[in-house]
Amino acid sequence: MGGSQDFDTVSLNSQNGQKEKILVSVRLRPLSDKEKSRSEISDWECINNNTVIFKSTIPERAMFPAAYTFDRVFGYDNTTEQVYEEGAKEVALAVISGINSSIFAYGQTSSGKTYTMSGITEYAVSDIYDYIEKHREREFVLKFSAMEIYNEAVRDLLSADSTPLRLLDDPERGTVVERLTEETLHDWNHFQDLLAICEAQRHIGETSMNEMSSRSHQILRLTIESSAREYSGPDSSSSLAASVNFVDLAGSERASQTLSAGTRLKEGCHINRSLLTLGTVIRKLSKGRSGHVPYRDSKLTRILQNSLGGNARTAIICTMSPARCHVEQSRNTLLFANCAKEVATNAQVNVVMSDKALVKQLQKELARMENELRSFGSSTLAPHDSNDLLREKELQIEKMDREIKELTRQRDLAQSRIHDLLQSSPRGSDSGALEKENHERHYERVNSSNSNLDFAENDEDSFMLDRASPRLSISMSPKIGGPDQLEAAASDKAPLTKAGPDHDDGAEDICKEVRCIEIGESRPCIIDREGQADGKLQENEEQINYPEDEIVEYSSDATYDSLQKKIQDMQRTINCLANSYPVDRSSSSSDGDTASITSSKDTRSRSCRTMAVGVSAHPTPEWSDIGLSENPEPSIANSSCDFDNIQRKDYLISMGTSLDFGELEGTDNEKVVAEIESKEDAEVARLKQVDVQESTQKDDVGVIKANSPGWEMEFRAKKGRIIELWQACNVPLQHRTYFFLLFRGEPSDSIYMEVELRRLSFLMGNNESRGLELASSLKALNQEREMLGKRVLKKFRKKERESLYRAWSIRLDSKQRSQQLARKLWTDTSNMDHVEESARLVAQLLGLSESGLVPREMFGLSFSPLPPLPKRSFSWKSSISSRSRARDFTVPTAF
Ligand SMILES: Nc1ncnc2c1ncn2[C@@H]1O[C@H](COP(=O)(O)OP(=O)(O)OP(=O)(O)O)[C@@H](O)[C@H]1O
Repeated sequence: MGGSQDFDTVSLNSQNGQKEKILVSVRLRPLSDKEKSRSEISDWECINNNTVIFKSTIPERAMFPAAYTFDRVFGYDNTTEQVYEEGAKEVALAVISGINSSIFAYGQTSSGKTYTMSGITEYAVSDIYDYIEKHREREFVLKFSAMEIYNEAVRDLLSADSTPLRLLDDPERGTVVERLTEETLHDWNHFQDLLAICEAQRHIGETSMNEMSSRSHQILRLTIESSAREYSGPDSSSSLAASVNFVDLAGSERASQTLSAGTRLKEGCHINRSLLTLGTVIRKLSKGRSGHVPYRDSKLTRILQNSLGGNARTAIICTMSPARCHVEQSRNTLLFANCAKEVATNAQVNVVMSDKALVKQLQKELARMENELRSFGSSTLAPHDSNDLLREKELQIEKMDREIKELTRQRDLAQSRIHDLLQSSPRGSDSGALEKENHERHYERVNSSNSNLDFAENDEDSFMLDRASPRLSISMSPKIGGPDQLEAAASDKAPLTKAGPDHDDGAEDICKEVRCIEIGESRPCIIDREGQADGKLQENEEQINYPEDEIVEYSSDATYDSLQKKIQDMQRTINCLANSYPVDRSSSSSDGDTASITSSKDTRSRSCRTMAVGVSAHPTPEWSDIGLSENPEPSIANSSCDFDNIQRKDYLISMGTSLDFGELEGTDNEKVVAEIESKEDAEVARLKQVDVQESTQKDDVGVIKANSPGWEMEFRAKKGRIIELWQACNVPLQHRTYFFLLFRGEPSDSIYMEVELRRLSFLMGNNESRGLELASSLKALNQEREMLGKRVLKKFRKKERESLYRAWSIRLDSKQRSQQLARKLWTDTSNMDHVEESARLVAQLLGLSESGLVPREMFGLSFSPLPPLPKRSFSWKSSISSRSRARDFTVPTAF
């Protein structure tokens, strides 16, 4: 056993990591006795060690290839030992060197697969044992396992358990058969005992499956682990580990027959799956490794994946029968062998390293890579970086040199311009020098247009040279500061204005700019220089001193139409008063001469205008109307001189306000006022006449009435009557309060009480029906409002409604009770104390106090507690606001 060949040399010299093809051999067995008895003819003949020919002369076979060449061809007279030696030994014994290997027997049934593979397995194991015997310096561990694949079920042939074994995918070892028995071989005899077990197991299967032995695949696996001093040195603790598979495939004819006949479908399919997948894998691998190789399509190809084009050496022995009756199967076997011989494998030595060896090897690898890195860095990076860095620095130096030259040139230019400017400034109006500078500036701008610093230079030029620019004036003023420089700036304006239209604008701008600066700082200098602008400056200053809102209000009110209308109203009132009150003016005036009358007319124009505007346009007279007169500061003395007119005017205003004439049409207002005025004037004239007739010895009406014993009673009577008429005419309590508090029975009160009485009587007569109508409407409105309030209250929840109602009723109660009390007292003329108390109560409700009331003498000016008259027109606004606030306190008619 073992032959004469020195397989030590073969195994140790086996290729490692090199591509090699599957070793393919064909064995042609002799005709069996049974075939000879049927007079079978052999159509195949091995003409040499590598070629087998089909020698049949049958015409229909003429198209078949005549010769097939393989690695080795074994004929009738070749023994199994020869087949092993030449067709399997080298591959099988590679396992000793740590290389996986597989020996396949492929062929149709009864072609001699088992016959051949049994011999090869025994020869290989025998040789392995011989090798181990010869190499005692190495340690070997042999493990043996056996499995059978039938109907895609893997069965352990060394186990009595026939349960199919599962296939597991191991990242390092590939596909692993789970729970596969792996017997460690002790010696040759032990191996023989295990083979006997496998034979028995397979026979059990054959017996039970009724001549189906050829339909199963048998794999005997011998795994050898050995030390590997030859590869890693004497200090290494590494070992080699590899397996050799002896594969006896099922009959290949079954696949094609089952496929073609369609019988025994399930079994055939399973058989076909492994065989067909094997054929597909071999065919694909024979064409190269392009595309997907379906290793996983069958259990056989999964288990033998490494042996089929992977990390293994492979030998395939294709067995064939020479009988003519098997010619088709033989031909298919040869076709398969032709494909298999093209399949390349990539066998490697499988070194199993210990942890210590692994660390040592990794350290060596790391040191090697570090050395490579250092050598690469020192040889490539340093010169490249230094050259680039040097070039970059040189470029920077060149750029900086250019910038230094440019900056030096600009510095010299700026210094020259500053020098020229300082020399030309005292000359003031030296237009020639300035024009020269402008030309220079233009020339320099053109010359420096290509400079990288154009913007900075131009900007600097603007600052240093552009005297026509307003910016220069503003910028230079605070810098120059002194009067000399200001004069120079002002004097420079003359030549600049001659430079052209553009410069005209610049001159205008410089005037504005300088003016704005000088208004707050050195105004006398500019006023002296710009005499024509002096007046404008003063006007501007006046406008600046006025508040902006005042100006807006003035301009908005002083439209042409409104002013025209006011002038017409004023003129109409002047005419009216001039014709209607000659007696009144003469009686109230202290001197009574024409000059006084004329003066009164002049002064009255303002009052009449105010009255007309106040009655017709504004329910409450605005102080702005008064303030719009020519003199914005009306004095108390002036008002006193025109007291009668003012008194009458404002009284009418108050009545107009109180009677809500503003609610009537404008034309109606004017008519009513005109009627009131005419009736009033007539009544005053009549009273004067009566007084003159009845009291020839009396100096004036007031004294006579004051001295009269019946005056006090008459005063009380008139006051009661007036109160009744106030109530009837629904005159606001504010008016009543002022009237009541200011008139206390003095003689001069008589005429005004009479006027009040006549006025109220007239109003009663003319507006009684309208007043009643308004009162009725007002009452209805109040009732409606009350109803609406109740409806609103109903919408609230009960609790909220009650809370709100309580707050509302409390507030209403206090106010309404006060109002009702005041109204009752006002109407109770039998008790003047009650009336007086009521007046004070109303004054309290209105927020008035006696100290806030205007003096009695000022009664004619207003019935409202006016603030002091504005001293300046800009205070109109605040005056109006105070007035509006006072007006807001006017008690509504519903009160
Ligand atoms: N080279 C050979 N020389 C002499 N006899 C052989 C040879 N090859 C095979 N035989 C004989 O042929 C018969 C069939 O052989 P074998 O059982 O090995 O075929 P097989 O291919 O394994 O068939 P199956 O696929 O059915 O298992 C056996 O009796 C065997 O002894």
